[in-house]
Amino acid sequence: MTILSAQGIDPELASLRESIDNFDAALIHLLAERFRCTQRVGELKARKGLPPSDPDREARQVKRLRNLAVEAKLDPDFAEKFLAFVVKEVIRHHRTIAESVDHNTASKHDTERND
Ligand SMILES: O=C(O)C(=O)C[C@]1(C(=O)O)C=C[C@@H](O)C=C1
Repeated sequence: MTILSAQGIDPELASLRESIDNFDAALIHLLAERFRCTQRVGELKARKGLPPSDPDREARQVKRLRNLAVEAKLDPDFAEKFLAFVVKEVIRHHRTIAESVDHNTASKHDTERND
């Protein structure tokens, strides 16, 4: 018979869930830092007229992460899918930033024409 905690949860399960909650919190903070960084990349790309996506860079990232996943005993297909999911969202942000830079440039030209 399992001894249950005051909440009626198996203590080993409760302890494992505490660790999961810590990992999930760390993941959220890491992702937030990554998106802060890619926000700056998006602004830089928009300023310099560079395209939002870079398939060559992505191919190198996939190769690197798949190798890291194998070393870490994580499913490399999952690692690749996770990266693709994140990068897709980054590219969406980059496009929004590029559009807003385009609009700002267009409205600046309009103002100059009307001066
Ligand atoms: O490195 C870049 O050029 C980025 O824009 C960042 C990033 C990424 O999130 O890692 C996103 C889009 C590109 O296709 C490649 C990589």
